[in-house]
Amino acid sequence: MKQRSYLALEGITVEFPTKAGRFCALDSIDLEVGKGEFVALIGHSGCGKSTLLNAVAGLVKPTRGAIFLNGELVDAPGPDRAVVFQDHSLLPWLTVEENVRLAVDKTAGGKNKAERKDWVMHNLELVQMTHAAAKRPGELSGGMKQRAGIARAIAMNPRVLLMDEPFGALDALTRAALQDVVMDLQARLNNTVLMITHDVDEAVLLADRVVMMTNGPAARIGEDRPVALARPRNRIEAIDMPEYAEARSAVIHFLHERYRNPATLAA
Ligand SMILES: Nc1ncnc2c1ncn2[C@@H]1O[C@H](COP(=O)(O)OP(=O)(O)OP(=O)(O)O)[C@@H](O)[C@H]1O
Repeated sequence: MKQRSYLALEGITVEFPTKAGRFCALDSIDLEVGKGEFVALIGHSGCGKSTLLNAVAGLVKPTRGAIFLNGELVDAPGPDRAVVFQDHSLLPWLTVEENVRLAVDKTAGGKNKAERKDWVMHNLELVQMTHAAAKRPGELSGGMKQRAGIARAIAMNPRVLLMDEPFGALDALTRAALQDVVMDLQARLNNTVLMITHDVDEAVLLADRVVMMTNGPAARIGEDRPVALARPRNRIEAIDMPEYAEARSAVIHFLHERYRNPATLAA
């Protein structure tokens, strides 16, 4: 029997029906992610990153191919795959604690009431949000909402954490602070992560591998590059490492030379 990676995407093709006929977004994507590996997915706007992530989340059904997680076929959404979206998607009428608690109640079979509360607070502590546990989303800054969204996702103890441009709407300094939170979480929890980003530095700083997608339609994986930086990582130390510079340079050449942004090609 074939030995599969923890998360295995095999020949994923996604076609969407449109008025003009079938639109092929992804063409035969193979991707393997090991347990505890952090993979960043990068590519120009519209290439199909969200479609790929949504297929892993079970929200988009591949036209061809299959996805396996821990040896099991993925064909519907499930709590073993928690998603952090760019838009935090917290319920506005619940406090931060209640938002996280809701996810915990869905997944924490066997834990009693006190244990669930402890687990919620523990996860809020991991993202430094215990002080805001009683606030509602409307009372939080963008960065705090994303912290709460991350706490909610990791509190589900998912097999894989899926992040779709989680910091895309944040200013540069808040974004850096959230990247530090994610690096800290990765050092402590060693989650299996698939994260979409448009930011080359973010991809190199956070990921063990940067997977670069070609421009669509019929996007494929153009290059899959390991980032050989030891963990735990520190942004100041990392930027002076040759491994950082090499990975960054490879991604920039890919995005701005080999597969230039289709929106600027006509210019
Ligand atoms: N439901 C759909 N029906 C038809 N076409 C779709 C559908 N969803 C996505 N597409 C198309 O598939 C392609 C990939 O879209 P997708 O949102 O995955 O790209 P992306 O790389 O995540 O983009 P961005 O970086 O701008 O978020 C695009 O051309 C998009 O227009």
